[in-house]
Amino acid sequence: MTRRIVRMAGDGIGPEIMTAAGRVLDAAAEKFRLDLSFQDCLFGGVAVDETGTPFPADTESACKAADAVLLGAVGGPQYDSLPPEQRPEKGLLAMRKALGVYANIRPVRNIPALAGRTAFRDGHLDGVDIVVIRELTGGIYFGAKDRGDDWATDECRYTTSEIERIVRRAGDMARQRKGRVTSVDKSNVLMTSKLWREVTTRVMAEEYPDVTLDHMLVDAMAMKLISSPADFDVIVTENMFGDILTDEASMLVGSIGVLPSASMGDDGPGVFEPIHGSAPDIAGQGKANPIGMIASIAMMLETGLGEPETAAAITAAIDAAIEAGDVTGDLGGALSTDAAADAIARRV
Ligand SMILES: NC(=O)c1ccc[n+]([C@@H]2O[C@H](COP(=O)([O-])OP(=O)(O)OC[C@H]3O[C@@H](n4cnc5c(N)ncnc54)[C@H](O)[C@@H]3O)[C@@H](O)[C@H]2O)c1
Ligand SMILES: CC(C)[C@H](C(=O)O)[C@@H](O)C(=O)O
Ligand SMILES: [Mg+2]
Repeated sequence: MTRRIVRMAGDGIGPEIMTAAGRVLDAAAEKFRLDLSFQDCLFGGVAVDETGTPFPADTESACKAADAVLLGAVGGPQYDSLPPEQRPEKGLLAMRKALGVYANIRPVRNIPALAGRTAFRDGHLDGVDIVVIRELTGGIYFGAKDRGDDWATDECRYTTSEIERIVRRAGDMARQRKGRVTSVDKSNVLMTSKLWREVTTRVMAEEYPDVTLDHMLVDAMAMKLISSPADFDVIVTENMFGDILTDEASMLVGSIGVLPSASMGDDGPGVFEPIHGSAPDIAGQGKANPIGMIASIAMMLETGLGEPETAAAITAAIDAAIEAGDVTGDLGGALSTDAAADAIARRV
């Protein structure tokens, strides 16, 4: 059976990492005899340039008909002054909403060969293995926005059912791991966080009594993630906190260029993308690390397409290339984006 994959390379380094990572997927598909078809779709700033809108209707229908969606990154300074509705980032949010991918899964695991590249002392990162489950289709990103001459508002709204379903994702994930969930909120100030904590406590007690639940305020979490990162297993949190904490968590690994993500709904295709952005400061220079994109492909194979063996082979190839120092400059290596991807492709 042919699996249909929509590729949206996007802007900045997006096309560079998508092309390079594609060669790893080609190598893996050949070795494991996967039958994949690809459709490249316009998305983000490049879609604004060509069609006037960041998430064209054709792209939306292609995504909905696909088995999985691969995304590079969108955005760039040339689009920053566009009206809000036309910004590439608006297209990203519209795409997540249209596909109903409310659970953004962002794994962060210590890679021993990279520990020396981080800002942490020897041994501090031993045992770090975290999965952040970020709520992706609600909260302040999607609330009403308004602007007057000398004021602006962004509404933050969560419903009980939005919180219940993401907490269940965290509970399910913890059961496959060390059985611990840390829920992050700001319930000492925000009404949405009070609801978040109430609902999380109830769902976990009623449905996941075997999983240990802790609550932590987001400011303390920002600190603990650095001071004691090995203490965490599954972290579940709202949209904006999850965005910020995962960029922070990338420093536990060594570069934001290595962290992947999977965005899943209850049905329909998942969206697989690195957590970083379009990196305009290095775009077009062959410097971008392709590992976040390649690891997102591994997540697609495992979580989206049910091919765990192929996913494991790609993950092992990433680890081997890192171990050998066959990496880009952000990880202390000397390879270009293409060469770093090829170093992984030949190890699959
Ligand atoms: N999912 C997405 O498409 C997404 C995510 C984040 C930001 N953005 C957009 O990207 C644009 C740039 O945002 P930003 O600069 O704040 O964040 P960014 O993640 O693009 O870059 C932050 C820093 O990390 C570096 N970096 C990022 N990815 C890298 C990689 N693969 N290899 C090596 N270094 C890498 C960049 O060079 C930069 O110094 C903005 O328009 C933003 O809205 C898009
Ligand atoms: C570009 C932006 C809208 C996006 C987000 O905040 O979700 C990005 O930072 C991410 O992490 O995917
Ligand atoms: Mg982000």
